[in-house]
Formats: sequence, C-alpha cells, structure tokens
Amino acid sequence: MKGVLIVNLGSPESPTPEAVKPYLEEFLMDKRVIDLPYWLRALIVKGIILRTRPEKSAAAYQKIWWDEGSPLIVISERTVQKIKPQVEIPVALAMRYGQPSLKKGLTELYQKGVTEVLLLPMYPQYAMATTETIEVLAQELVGKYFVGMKLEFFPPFYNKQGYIDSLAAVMQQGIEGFDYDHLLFSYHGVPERHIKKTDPTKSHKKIIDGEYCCQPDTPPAEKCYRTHCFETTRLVAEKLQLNPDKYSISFQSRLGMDKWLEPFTSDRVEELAKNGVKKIAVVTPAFVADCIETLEEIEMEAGKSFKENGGEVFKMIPCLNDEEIWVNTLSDWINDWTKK
Ligand SMILES: C=CC1=C(C)c2cc3[nH]c(cc4nc(cc5[nH]c(cc1n2)c(C)c5CCC(=O)O)C(CCC(=O)O)=C4C)c(C)c3C=C
Ligand SMILES: [Fe+2]
Ligand SMILES: [Fe+2]
Repeated sequence: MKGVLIVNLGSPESPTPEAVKPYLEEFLMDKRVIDLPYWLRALIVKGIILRTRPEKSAAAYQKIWWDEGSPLIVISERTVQKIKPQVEIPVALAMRYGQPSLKKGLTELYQKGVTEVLLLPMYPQYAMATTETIEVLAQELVGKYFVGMKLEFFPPFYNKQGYIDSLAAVMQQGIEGFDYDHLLFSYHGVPERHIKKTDPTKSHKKIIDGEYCCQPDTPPAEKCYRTHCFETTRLVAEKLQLNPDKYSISFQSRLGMDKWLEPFTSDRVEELAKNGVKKIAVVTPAFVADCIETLEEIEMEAGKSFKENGGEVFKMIPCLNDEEIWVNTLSDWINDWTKK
C-alpha cells in the first residue's frame, strides 16, 4: 500500500531556553546545516552558539507562540488534517528536528500497512540544509528500521504550477488594495558554499548579486537553491504581472561567519526605507507555513527596522499555511502519485 509523509523543519517543544537548547543542538549539529568537520561544528555549536542562542531564541519564540503550540507545527497539523479527506491513502506528518520525528512518522505509516512512501518535504526550493537532510535521514531510517519499505522523493516544487498558482493567489490577497512602493521577496539564506556543494556538475559560476549563478533547467541548477528562488520569483511575478521596478529578492536569517547569499533582507529593508520607500509588502516563499522566521524576524523585527528608517507601512504577506488552494494542490499531487 502507498502512503505519504509530509515533512517540515520542526520546532522546540516549548518556547523556553531549556526546550530550545536540545532542539537547536539537534538542528545545528546536522552536518548538512553546519557543514564543517565534526570537531569544528561541535566547537562552534556547543562551545559558542548554545551558550547564548537558546535564551535569545526562546524570547523570540515566546513572542510568536500560540496557545496550541508552535505556529509551524500547528499549521502543518491543520494542513495534514485538511488533506486527509481529499486523498485515498494514509498521510502522516513528521519533522526533521524535534517531534513528531521522522521515525515516528514512518512508524505511523508502517503500522497502517504502508510499504511505498512518498516523502514530501515542505520546501519549495531544494537545499542541502532542508530537502537533502530529510532525504538522507529518511533513507537511513528505512534501511535500519523499515526494511522492504520503498521510498520515493517528491522533487522540489519551486516552479510547479500548483505551487506558483497558490503563492500567486495568497500574494494577490495580501496586496489587494495595497498600493505598495516595493514588494520584497525574502527567502531564507544559506551559505554560498552550500550552493556549490549541491551542484552535481561542480561547475558553478561565481555568485554575482542579481544574476543567475546557473541557468534554470540545466544540470547545475537541478539542486541550486539560489536559482530555484530566482525562478519562483520570476514565475510568480509573471503570473501577477508585477512591475519589474517594484520588486526585488533578498535572503534572511543569516547565522555565523560564513559568506551567505546576499543581499540580506535586514540590509535591504533598511536601504529601501532610507531610499524613500514608504509602503512595503514582504513575502517569504521559502516557507510554506508561518514560523519564527516569518512572524518574528520579518513581521516584527524587519517591520520595526523599516519604520525606524523612515518607512510607514509594512505589510507582511502570510505563507500558504492551510489555505484551501494550497491544500487542494497538495492533495492533487498526492492523488496523481497514488494513481501512478
Ligand atoms: C546554519 C544555519 C541555518 C541554515 C543553513 C538554515 C537553512 C534553512 N532553514 C530553513 C527553514 C527554517 N529555519 C527555521 C529556523 C532556524 N533556522 C536556523 C538556522 C539555519 N537555517 C536557526 C538557528 C533557526 C531557529 C530559530 C532561531 O534560533 O533563529 C525555521 C523555523 C522553525 C520554527 O520553529 O518556527 C524554518 C522553517 C530553510 C528553508 C533553510 C534553507 C533554505
Ligand atoms: Fe533556518
Ligand atoms: Fe546556481
């Protein structure tokens, strides 16, 4: 029997430093997130980051936490509950870090008699720190605990019609009647090195701001997070007929000393405000569910910075969350796979 495992990143159990610390440790000790030799990663994560970050992150989580729990988890659960009646096969939810774990999600499917699993990571654009780490762990778990179970990976959907249509619909709703001066596409950042590492052809060009580092639909772009972000933007801009002078791309959530993708959202928001942009709309297409990165870092912190630097209206466009159009898209993808 077939089944689907929907996977997202995960959150701490509660918004306290005690709960954030083990979550961050599991997350940041992942060699596909901080891709340094073990000893150096351990030194940086355990010796530096975990000394101060749990306190700071817990305070940020407290600002966005819901009565039911972490927005990311609650939204993911709601989405899965809405998909279930629209499909004919078992669907389970798992998180790469924290709970419900990947092992738990696979066990749930296994106990229902599932032998063929479609793994559907909730990341539109492929990245080593997101899609790849889920695929690798799932493969390891299947080899160890679910022998005989067949795994299939849903490809990154950054350019897939249903995703673009859903994003466009939610964006249209968000900007309806809002005469913005600028629309910022803020994607989660990654270190530049990650882009080069996932290039199967190892032929990546130097990264130059605003230019494609590889051409879409060519082998180097197959797993290029940056080109996937550019393509999502191009396709949705085309669909919404956005004025090219009124939108741009930036990358948020940088951590550590490495060279990360630029321009940084924090700099861009400040610069736009200083350059006279009064009304800004921000969309975060690397996230399908609202989370600390969209609700705290962008809506609260970037919103504050925009106003402190002369901006007047900061409009945050929500993620796809459990919007009907998105739930229908996911259900259609699952139904197509079921019939295959
Ligand atoms: C080296 C560090 C990080 C990389 C690389 C990274 C890539 C990456 N992350 C997401 C999606 C999410 N990240 C979230 C939180 C988060 N991310 C990092 C670090 C890296 N991410 C940290 C330390 C945190 C925790 C919060 C904090 O302390 O700031 C989340 C939200 C989780 C939640 O509970 O709400 C998501 C989602 C993507 C898509 C990505 C690469 C493309
Ligand atoms: Fe992240
Ligand atoms: Fe590229």
